[in-house]
Amino acid sequence: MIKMSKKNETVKEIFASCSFSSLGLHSTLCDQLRERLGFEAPTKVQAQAIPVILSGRHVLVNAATGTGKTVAYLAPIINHLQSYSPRIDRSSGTFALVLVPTRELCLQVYEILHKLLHRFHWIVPGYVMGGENRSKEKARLRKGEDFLHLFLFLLAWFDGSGMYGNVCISILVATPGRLLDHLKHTSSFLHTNLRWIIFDEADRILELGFGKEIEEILDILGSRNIGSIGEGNEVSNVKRQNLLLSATLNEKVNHLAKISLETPVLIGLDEKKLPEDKSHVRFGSLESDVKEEVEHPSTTMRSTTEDFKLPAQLVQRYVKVPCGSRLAVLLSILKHLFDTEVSQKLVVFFSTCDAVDFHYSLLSEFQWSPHSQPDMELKQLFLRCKTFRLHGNMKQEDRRTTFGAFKTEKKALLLSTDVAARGLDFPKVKCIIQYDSAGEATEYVHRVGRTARLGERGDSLLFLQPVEMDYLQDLEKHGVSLTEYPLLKVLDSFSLYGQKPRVKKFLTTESHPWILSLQNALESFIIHEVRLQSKMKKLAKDAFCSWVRAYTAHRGELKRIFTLKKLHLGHVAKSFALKEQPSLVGKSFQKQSKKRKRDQRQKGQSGKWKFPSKTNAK
Ligand SMILES: Nc1ncnc2c1ncn2[C@@H]1O[C@H](COP(=O)(O)OP(=O)(O)OP(=O)(O)O)[C@@H](O)[C@H]1O
Repeated sequence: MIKMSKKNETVKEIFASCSFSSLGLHSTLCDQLRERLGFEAPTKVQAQAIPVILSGRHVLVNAATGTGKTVAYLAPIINHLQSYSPRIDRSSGTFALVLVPTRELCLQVYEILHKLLHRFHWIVPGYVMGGENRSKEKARLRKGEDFLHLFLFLLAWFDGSGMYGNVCISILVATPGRLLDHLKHTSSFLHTNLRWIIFDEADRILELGFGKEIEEILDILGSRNIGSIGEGNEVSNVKRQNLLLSATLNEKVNHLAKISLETPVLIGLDEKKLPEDKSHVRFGSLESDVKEEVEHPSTTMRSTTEDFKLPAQLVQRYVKVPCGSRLAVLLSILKHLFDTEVSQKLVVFFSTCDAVDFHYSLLSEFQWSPHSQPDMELKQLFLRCKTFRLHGNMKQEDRRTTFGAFKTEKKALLLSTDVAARGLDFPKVKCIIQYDSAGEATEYVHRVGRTARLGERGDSLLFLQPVEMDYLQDLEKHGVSLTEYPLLKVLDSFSLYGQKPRVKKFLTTESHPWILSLQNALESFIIHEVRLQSKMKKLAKDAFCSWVRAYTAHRGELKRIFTLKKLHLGHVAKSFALKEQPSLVGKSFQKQSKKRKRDQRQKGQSGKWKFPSKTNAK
């Protein structure tokens, strides 16, 4: 009964008490929302945003993770496009551009779009993103997207209503780099009728160092409010409507808002977030650090110490773990969670690709049976669950497979870098573990936002070392408060060699018999695993080196909290199951340094607005 009323309360908090059709959406689109996506009623953010976007105003949306922002912008755009009379022509080119920070988010938005357009076959969805074949994309931009649409267009060809060869993508989802590439080099990419530009996860696009690309894109498309418009651009007469969305907004979004939005409506941003002196606002350029004064009060929010919007039903905890026991504690907590919950689905975030690879291989191979005596050979896989990994150094095909597979699994573990932190909607994720801290509070918010979506319950757990405890205060400043995870209670619940260890009161984590035995088993696994022929040792060493570099890359105030000098590198090595600290001047470390510099050069990165120089942190 209590459970029921709690659920009702959450439903009330998330959903609006109106229908999609009452917001002004066409009945066929409402049917699509219900039949294809299972959406009966709009969420609150959808109820607020849809009528405003339908009215043609520019909009800045700031709403918690998992509250339905995607459909909040897709539905009104589709509504407009389906209503055009005569129907939009296949040679009219692209009408809407959705810019997203990652490839997975690109695919996700495209999939939703695809479902919503099922009955509007003359509106063609499409995507372009890094990692895909450029020439195939060029063809898609010219001809349009998938087989269903192809089939319908061929039908149209046969009924004499149009030219298949001229079909273009009407709504295009893209990552910024690849979009800019096509804008510059794909002559058949027609955008003279472009009406909408949407920045989904706007702050992340800028954090990733795409500021310059975004300014260039706006210039080429002639969609910039202030400043010059680039030479030789096709500037259309179509009235533009731009939308910016994220659960977290920052200074850089201020600037993007100013150059791309005209007297926008703010959704989810209260007056408190506007500066007191509303007449003159300072902000920085997307690409340079130059400050300029511009009068444009309604698009600015105070950034650094605002409260973030987190799902109310999310239970946030931290666990304080000494460095040398981190790995054993992580494995113990994972075991506990998978043993106690049949349909457990969780995501663990790491700071680097190498760390993901190491932990993935370890969890896939590590055998240990705490029930049999150490000298007996009755070993079994320590963690019995499907494990996936996701990071930016993986092949695009593997990223796509993982993304699809983890979505459909009921019981599974995903090890990931921040590539999965933004916007991804994996159904039924129950818990998020931040094994390596995200650093920036915004990223903390987006990582935990992969659970507790749309009113569902969810847990999050942040690993902190004793020397990092001040980070909790940093999160507090943004209204994020965490309670402590009962680690010792969980460790006490394991039985070792057939019996529960007799645990003395006030025992520390690192001297707990369970942790000592597990740590021993992990270290011997790394050294003695003959079958894997030193693969594990290499993975551990590489992960150690990347981790150290990532740790030193924290910026600003966070540098004070995450200071390498405060750590014992021997203990850090233990957290990769290494008995000894690998050399930081060895080949692998130098190779990584070179790779990082090369990556930065390729991206033209330098200066303050760039992506943090975390090695391998994609
Ligand atoms: N009106 C609705 N009715 C039922 N489910 C919905 C509705 N709107 C969205 N959802 C579902 O809610 C989940 C979250 O939606 P979405 O991914 O758009 O959230 P978001 O606010 O963009 O999150 P994030 O900030 O993490 O990107 C998705 O699974 C989506 O299918």
